[in-house]
Amino acid sequence: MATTLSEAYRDHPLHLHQIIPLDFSSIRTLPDSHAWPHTEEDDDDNDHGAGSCIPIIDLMDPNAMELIGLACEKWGAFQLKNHGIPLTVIEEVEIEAKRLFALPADRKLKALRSAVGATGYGRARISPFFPKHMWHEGFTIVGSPCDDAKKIWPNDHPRFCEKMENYQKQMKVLAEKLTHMIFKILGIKEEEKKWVGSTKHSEAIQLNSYPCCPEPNRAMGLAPHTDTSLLTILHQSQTSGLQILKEGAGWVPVHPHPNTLVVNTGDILHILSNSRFRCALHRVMVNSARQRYSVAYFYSPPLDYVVSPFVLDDSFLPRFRPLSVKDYIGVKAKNLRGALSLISTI
Ligand SMILES: C=C1C[C@]23C[C@@]1(O)CC[C@H]2[C@@]12CCC[C@@](C)(C(=O)O1)[C@H]2[C@@H]3C(=O)O
Ligand SMILES: O=C(O)CCC(=O)C(=O)O
Ligand SMILES: [Fe+2]
Repeated sequence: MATTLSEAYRDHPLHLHQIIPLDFSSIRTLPDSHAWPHTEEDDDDNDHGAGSCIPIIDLMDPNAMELIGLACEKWGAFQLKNHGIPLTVIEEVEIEAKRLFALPADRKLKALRSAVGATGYGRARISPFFPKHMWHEGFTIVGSPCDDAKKIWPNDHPRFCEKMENYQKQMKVLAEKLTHMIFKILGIKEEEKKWVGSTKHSEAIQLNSYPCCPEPNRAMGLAPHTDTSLLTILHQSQTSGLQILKEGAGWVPVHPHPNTLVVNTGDILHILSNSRFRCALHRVMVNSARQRYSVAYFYSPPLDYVVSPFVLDDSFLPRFRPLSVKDYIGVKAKNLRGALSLISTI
């Protein structure tokens, strides 16, 4: 039985050409391999003001829990201020991400994710499901970042490791706080949430870079996806690009606000809540003027945890069949967009 995310992904190898990113520093025109077909919904101006934006919630607000519940039901996402993570911790991680992605391609490729690996430098794991390549490079951390960082900076990796490990520690605390609130909203019993706050959870950090693009309207930063996690906490640099699909409203931008983190619910919370909470389909658009960065922290139950909708009363009808986190990762590795339907009972 796999006990770590790395082991879970080992069973689902990718081909190396699905992992190696383009050397964006040398490209002046958009290659056909990176030109995405244009859709009509891309033309819509979905920036209609506050009413169509994901809510900004103050964690110190006495009504924060209720507001989080409403946001998860309506959007599957919200922006969080007064989250308790020191600004310096976030700034330092952004500096390290910029330092990493600014390196020449041959240095970054020293830490290329292997075909059976979960960690390291490379294209997004979802890449094989799309006919075109994304204008994106990523660095995935599962467990300690040091082995991969050492390959890139043989003598100068401790700074990167320290900043990432500190970020991971702080994010875990925030994720636990949010999970407790969310489980309270869902009326979840004590024995079902014992893993929260223990060391048994699964977690990963994804550093994302979206280089300036010569033809941003024909490119895609990160293709539409939902996160597999229970919840994801995202720091985005002060450059727009993230969009969330909202029924009836199309792709809605999530503009960055200073000192604010984006929180989105993932597939696992969607299942546990029996579809009460949305899992937001999201994507990232690129631009020609500014390189964009983001840092995503994914928080999930342990890999052997059986994910099944929380039973609330005798008349409760579960919409999903129970399966372990590891098995759900397996289902999604084979069928990205259809995974939730494949485990649906209705
Ligand atoms: C824990 C994880 C979620 C993730 C797969 C991973 O092991 C680490 C990378 C994560 C990421 C980041 C970019 C988008 C995404 C869909 C992908 O391709 O890799 C997510 C994965 C996910 O949520 O399934
Ligand atoms: O870059 C972003 O804003 C989003 C990144 C993302 O969706 C992810 O890492 O899963
Ligand atoms: Fe995501």
